[in-house]
Amino acid sequence: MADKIKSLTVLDLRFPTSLNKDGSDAMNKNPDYSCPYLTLETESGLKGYGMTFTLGRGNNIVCEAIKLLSHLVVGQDTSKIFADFGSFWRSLTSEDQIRWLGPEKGVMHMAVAGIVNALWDLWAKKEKKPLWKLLVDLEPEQLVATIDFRHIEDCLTKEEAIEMLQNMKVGKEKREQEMRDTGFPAYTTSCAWLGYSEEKIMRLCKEAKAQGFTRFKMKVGADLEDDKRRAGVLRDTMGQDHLLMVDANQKWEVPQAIAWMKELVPFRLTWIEEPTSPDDVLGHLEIAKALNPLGIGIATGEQCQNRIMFKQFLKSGAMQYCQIDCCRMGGVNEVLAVILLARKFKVPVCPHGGGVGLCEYIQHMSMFDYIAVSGSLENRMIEYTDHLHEHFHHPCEIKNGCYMPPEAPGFSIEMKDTSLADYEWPHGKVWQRLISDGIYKLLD
Ligand SMILES: C[C@H](O)[C@@H](O)CC(=O)C(=O)O
Ligand SMILES: [Mg+2]
Repeated sequence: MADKIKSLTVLDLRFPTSLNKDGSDAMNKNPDYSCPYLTLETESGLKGYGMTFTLGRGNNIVCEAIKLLSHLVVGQDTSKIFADFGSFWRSLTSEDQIRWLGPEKGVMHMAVAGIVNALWDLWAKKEKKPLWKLLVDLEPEQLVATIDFRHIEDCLTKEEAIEMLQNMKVGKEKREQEMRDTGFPAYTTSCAWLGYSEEKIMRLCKEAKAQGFTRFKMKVGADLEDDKRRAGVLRDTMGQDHLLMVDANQKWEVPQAIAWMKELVPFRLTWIEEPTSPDDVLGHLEIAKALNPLGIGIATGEQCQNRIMFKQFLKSGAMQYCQIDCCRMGGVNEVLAVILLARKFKVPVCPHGGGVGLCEYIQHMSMFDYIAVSGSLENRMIEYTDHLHEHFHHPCEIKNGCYMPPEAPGFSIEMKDTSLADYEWPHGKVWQRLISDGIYKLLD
């Protein structure tokens, strides 16, 4: 039945996470987790919510980018969009004049993600299913029709993707039940942001262990001696048998990454994440060749711009862990393309969750990946960060160190009205107070 989109509204939401150094790393020392938050409403009154993630200032630019695209969305019939979502997605990334700003990268692509994710929220609500279940239940042909295969068909054709999904129908129900029973393994980054003291790292690590976490990630890259000391503290507190990953957030040159990581080998690290520029495929490959024999894999993807860049990393062997992000690329449709590419190249998908709402989003993608695409939990885990979940109507749920599948219809990203009123920049109650106390300045 026809149901046209009658409005698209967007809010600039920011959270003062930098005050406690939550989310800090070697490149981003004072991040304020932020999101353009958008609402789509249809003529029948159905609402879809979406967001994309930024670190504070600059959020206003992404909000404007979303408004620039809204003429392509408002007035469209949702049933037509969902019947041929791949073509609609391409229309958003191919707007005659705006495409020049990308193509398919940066601010405009983040804007596409916000819109597209709100549409998926709408679709899942229309079907009265959580998003992961909608994805799992789509027929392979329907799912593949949501993906734009332009520039990846040399590695993965539509026909191959359909066959992959068709083959994985075997055992799907069992895997779905397994997710409901025990969930999808998570790791936590929240114990060891770069700006945290050693006492805080120790305390948070003990708390996380008590909640059932056995996998941890630590920020590195500012000072080698500090990294060694912090890794020692974390290793001793978390225990020798558990998994430890580190994340440099693009800080190093290629030879520097190799030399620095060799110094950290005694801490038995599973991966080094973003050792250098996220665009440097050959650099990552060189680092992988040096570190893989030492048991360290390369993880990257949270700032990988699109499916075409992922194709380079996956095909070349430059990436051993594929870190999809639901807002960096053009939303769910493009994430689906990367999940299928990763399966083709046998690289495990370990999504990126360090940001507001990202944990709520990515859990759906990993549930889908396990149940319908990979069928394996080997070397797979979803990042968890313990911040800002209280703002969501349906926050993600962790049990014994695992994400439990969301049950509420939609994409889990709808926020509470009180949070919108408190954190809208710069008029929200919290911001008014921080600005009048002189803690924040109005720079934009
Ligand atoms: C600025 C963000 O907190 C970033 O450090 C997150 C990240 O790299 C991760 O979660 O991984
Ligand atoms: Mg990271």
